[in-house]
Amino acid sequence: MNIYNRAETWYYDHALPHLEKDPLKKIGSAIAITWISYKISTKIYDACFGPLCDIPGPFYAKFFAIPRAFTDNPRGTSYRRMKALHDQYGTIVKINPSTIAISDKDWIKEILVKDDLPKGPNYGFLQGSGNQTLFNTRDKIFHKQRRRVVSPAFAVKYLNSLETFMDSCTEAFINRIDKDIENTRDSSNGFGTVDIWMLLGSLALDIIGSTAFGESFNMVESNDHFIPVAITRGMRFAPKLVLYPFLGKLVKLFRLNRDPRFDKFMRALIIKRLENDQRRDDILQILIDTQLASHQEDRLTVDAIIAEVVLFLIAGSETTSNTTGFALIELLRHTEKLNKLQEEIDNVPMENGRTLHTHDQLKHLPYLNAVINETMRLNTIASNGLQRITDSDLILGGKIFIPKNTVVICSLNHAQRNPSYWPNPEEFLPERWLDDAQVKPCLDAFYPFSAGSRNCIGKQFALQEMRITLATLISRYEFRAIPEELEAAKDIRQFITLTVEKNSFKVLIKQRMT
Ligand code: HEM
Repeated sequence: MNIYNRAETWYYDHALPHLEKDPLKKIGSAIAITWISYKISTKIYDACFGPLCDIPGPFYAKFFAIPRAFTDNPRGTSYRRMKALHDQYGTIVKINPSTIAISDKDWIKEILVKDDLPKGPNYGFLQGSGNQTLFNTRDKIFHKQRRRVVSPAFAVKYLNSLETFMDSCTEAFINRIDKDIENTRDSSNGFGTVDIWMLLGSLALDIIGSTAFGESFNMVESNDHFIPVAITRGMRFAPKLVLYPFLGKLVKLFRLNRDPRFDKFMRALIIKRLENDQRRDDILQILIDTQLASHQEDRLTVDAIIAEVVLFLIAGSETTSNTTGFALIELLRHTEKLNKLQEEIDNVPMENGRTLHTHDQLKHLPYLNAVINETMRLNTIASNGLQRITDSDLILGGKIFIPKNTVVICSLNHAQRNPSYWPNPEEFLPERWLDDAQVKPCLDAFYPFSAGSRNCIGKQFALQEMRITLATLISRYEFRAIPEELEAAKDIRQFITLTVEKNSFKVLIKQRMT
């Protein structure tokens, strides 16, 4: 007798006699019990014989999903659980009946690059306000078209013209650090105390302001421009949209995340540029210039321009500043590597009349790039993994059947710490990236900017900014770690991006004697 027949017999023997004799109620109850029995039996069937039944994972994952609100406790720590699951079950793990996580380098490449699967349902939740953007769209055709239109703003050649904006923001950043040193200087040793995490965040916002919003927000100086303040408030809300998708509908209903001042500001800016024909070689200009495109579908509306620049602010600020912050933290934990980097940068003479190195001088410095790569390997900004969904049945690695509509999470954090790919994976070893390294870095297991059609459009922008910022800090200042701050920085959380839990990291700092 199968499970359905048993449930039915039990129902007629035990439950039915106690119910009222109303025939309609009887029919309703019978339908309900049939439906429940069907659901339970298909769950059991799928768990035991379904296409994903052989994929290892915790027992409960065969039957149901534990809501993220429970697994992400304390908040921002679910990436640790994901890593622990991989450590226990291997490079493929069943997370719930229709979700798997993979960390095998070849499988990740297959999903992101070869099969180029569409983004998973979490990205849909991020469209809370109804705006599809380059980042959150799940529609391949929309994405291809939008990416083609926006790409010129991030072309390597165009980035040269953005360097002057980055430089002037970096100068303001240095002035602020000098002021903070002055105000907090300990007369016995000359060191001042600076919250470098917070200032790096402000610098990154100013750089995006200057390149994508037409002017710096001056966050480094005043820290109170309404645009980044409103958007960072929205960002704090965004992870909740993934945890509690119904909130997305509320946001849509009440348009909670749109500050009216914001639309006014952006529209005025765009109209001023259009009417006065005032050009400025920045990202915003490239988006505005799409108005001149011959094909209607290549012209971005004002709403679309606003949505994309807001996206750049979200995707391009904390990602970059936190990575630079993590690099500094790693270097302060390994001061011999800090000294080595300082020596490399000191050997690059400043060009006449300049106070900052040019990006051309920095972009090929082996140790600087090695420090950045190693930082991103250990502190990958998408530590929770990248979510995709199968749009047809596929055979992963030529041997594992994955049915259509399976959510696949590419676990970058595990791939980038897997001892089969990286000797001494938990150690910060920039040396592994140098030409003379005995074991070459496993580039196929390194995805800090993702890969495939949905890779990071801002990769070169971010690298340029990080090289300039890190080289400037290391060549100008002497650093000393504050032990309690280093200890606190071990608590790393994944919200929209990876961050230290306190969102602050203070260092002792003074100008170098050169
Ligand atoms: C260290 C800094 C950065 C890191 C590690 C990083 C990482 C990533 C990753 C992993 C993705 C793929 C996300 C996914 O598939 O869910 C992505 C996408 C994206 N990033 Fe970045 N990012 C950085 C900086 C930037 C900057 C500076 C910008 C813009 C100014 C930017 C704009 C974007 C955009 C627009 C996308 C979506 C691209 C698409 O789907 O076509 N990112 N980034």
